[in-house]
Amino acid sequence: MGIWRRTKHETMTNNNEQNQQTRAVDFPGGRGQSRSRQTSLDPSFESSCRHPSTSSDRTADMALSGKTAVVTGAVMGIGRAMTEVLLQNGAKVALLDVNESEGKTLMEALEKQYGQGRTLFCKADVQSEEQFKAAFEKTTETFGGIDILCNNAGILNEGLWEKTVAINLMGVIRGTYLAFEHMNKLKGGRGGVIINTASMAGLGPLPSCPVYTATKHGVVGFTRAMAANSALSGYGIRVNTLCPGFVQTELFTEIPARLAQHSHLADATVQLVEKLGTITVSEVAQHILELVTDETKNGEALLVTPAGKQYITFPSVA
Ligand SMILES: NC(=O)C1=CN([C@@H]2O[C@H](COP(=O)(O)OP(=O)(O)OC[C@H]3O[C@@H](n4cnc5c(N)ncnc54)[C@H](O)[C@@H]3O)[C@@H](O)[C@H]2O)C=CC1
Ligand SMILES: CCCCC/C=C\C=C\C(=O)C/C=C\C/C=C\CCCC(=O)O
Repeated sequence: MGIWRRTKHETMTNNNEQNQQTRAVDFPGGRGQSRSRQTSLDPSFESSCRHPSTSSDRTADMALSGKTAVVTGAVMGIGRAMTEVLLQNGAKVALLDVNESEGKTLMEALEKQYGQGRTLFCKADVQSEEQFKAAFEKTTETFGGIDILCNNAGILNEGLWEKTVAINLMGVIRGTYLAFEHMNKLKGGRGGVIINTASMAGLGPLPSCPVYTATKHGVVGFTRAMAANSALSGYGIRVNTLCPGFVQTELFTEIPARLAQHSHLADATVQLVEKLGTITVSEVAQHILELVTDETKNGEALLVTPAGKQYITFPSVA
């Protein structure tokens, strides 16, 4: 069964726009509508950040030249592919992850590929306010500000359900609030855009993973509320969510253990994966570019599946 295979170290190089359809769809049953800051760091954290001393000017005319992005869960899977898309389009990228050894190795490889001074690795657990905050401050100190945040770090483990909530939902809330402090135009920031990685499970149920489903529904709701909040408040910050279907990453390993008390639904989950199909990390990651660069996109939930991409419309409750 192909879906059980490991895809660690998959290389992401495909940044070409694919021939995919975009359409607005009703969901579910609704109608269409579609500073910089200098602060001293905790020395113990400083030692967890690695960045080069020189910079490259190869990016002058690219869509994201002059922009700085932060990506959480950047070392593997979708986050790593997002990092490459951002680099390919001229941004500088701070990679935040708990995996320090692979993070440093990846940063060295990216510096060789995309030029010196384009990346920064910070060991940071999105469950830790202190580590997350220090990583933002180090990024601002290094690159002069933050324009883009990809809240992407996530786990799938129904046994560790409190940790799943802490990372998948609380980590996204924490990152978003920190980014608002840095980007808010009313507080001296230069505005920006936040992309929260939810899931197709943020739009409909994945029966074997009720807590995971809850966290992703939470990410979609939080994103839409913060987008409206920011627009009403004049903060100059857009917030969107990306909702991928099944993507071949580490989450596809050790499935029965991840399902815990729901492991009797493993076969049904496999059948669902076979029915819906899978996409690659680069097929998902390319879609952040539109959400980042299109100033009209705020509060969007973009579903990406083997069938293409769809901007979701929700029932109007007002
Ligand atoms: N793989 C899939 O089928 C889908 C995944 N997603 C979501 O995409 C996001 C990325 O998932 P994948 O790339 O598949 O996972 P992955 O397991 O391949 O990569 C996750 C990365 O996040 C890091 N990470 C884990 N916990 C962390 C923490 N507390 N703080 C900082 N970094 C942490 C890991 O070290 C790893 O580098 C997640 O939010 C996941 O829920 C959404 C839809 C489908
Ligand atoms: C432990 C399950 C392992 C297999 C899946 C691994 C990762 C999945 C990550 C997701 O975020 C799930 C992505 C897509 C499916 C979500 C919902 C399906 C809804 C189907 C429907 O509407 O009928």
